[in-house]
Amino acid sequence: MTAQLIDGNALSKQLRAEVATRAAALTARGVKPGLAVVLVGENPASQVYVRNKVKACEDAGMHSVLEKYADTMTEAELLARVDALNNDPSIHGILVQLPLPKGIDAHKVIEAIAPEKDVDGFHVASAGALMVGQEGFKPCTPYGCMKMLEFIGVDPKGKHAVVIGRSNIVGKPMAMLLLQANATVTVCHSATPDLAHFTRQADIVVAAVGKRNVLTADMVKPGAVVLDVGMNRTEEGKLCGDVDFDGVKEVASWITPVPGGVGPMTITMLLVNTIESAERAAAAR
Ligand SMILES: Nc1nc(=O)c2c([nH]1)NC[C@@H]1CN(c3ccc(C(=O)N[C@@H](CCC(=O)O)C(=O)O)cc3)C=[N+]21
Repeated sequence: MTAQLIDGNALSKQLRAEVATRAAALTARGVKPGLAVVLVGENPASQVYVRNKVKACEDAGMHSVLEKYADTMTEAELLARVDALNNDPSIHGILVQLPLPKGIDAHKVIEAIAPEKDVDGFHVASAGALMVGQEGFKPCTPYGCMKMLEFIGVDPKGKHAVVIGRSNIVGKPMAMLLLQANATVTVCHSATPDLAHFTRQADIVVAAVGKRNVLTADMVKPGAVVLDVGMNRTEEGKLCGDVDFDGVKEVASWITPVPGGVGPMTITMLLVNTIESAERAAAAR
């Protein structure tokens, strides 16, 4: 058996077209949706991601500003920029690219973002809202994973979902979203003694570790759905995920490729959150 691919680019195209329609409608009402992306330091990977985000915004007819700062920027200076963006009515979403340079406390910076502009869904208020089932921005990567499940017609209700990884930006919110969707959720991590014992029972596996070949074919139940959040590089510099794609695709029913899977969906959900924020701002006028 060979798994079907969950095409993140194709689903993104569809969802971004809907965002563009909403953006045009808002713009016609005099509110152009705006995203600010703040990048501190010269991390080369971040440079690429940030450019992709700004381009995606423009393609959807949204306003975007990219603020780039040298890694000599102080925490106080960054906090002042966040404050200015909080008070800028043309900006509906603020994204401070992570990781931040040493010496800047990322928690402090994220907590300074106004929760109503926290389109990354990283603020403790957003995390708390997700935890208790209140309205708030969902972190883009897990949100994108949920959209992919919906797209392929897989309802997590009654399924066993195994999340590998417990980060604040992917693993934990992913587990919460799956739980909210009535899955039985297991969260595995670096201190899980026998990972395969859990993954073999999973109907849905989400791999979000940041290490190659965390999930191999022998660890997957035939017919499982496999979502690969990993972003790693091979020795040859090729982008690859956490999943041994060639092996696992022979066992799974559905699998996301890397690239072209979860990555584009992360950017898509950023646009969705930003348009949502702009619509709320417009309604409150
Ligand atoms: N505040 C903040 N928010 C983020 O959302 C955030 C961040 N910081 N820091 C870095 C990570 C990484 N990230 C990616 C998003 C899209 C792709 C993406 O589109 N990947 C393409 C390929 C890209 C390529 O070819 O290099 C794909 O998988 O097909 C990758 C990585 C967002 N991040």
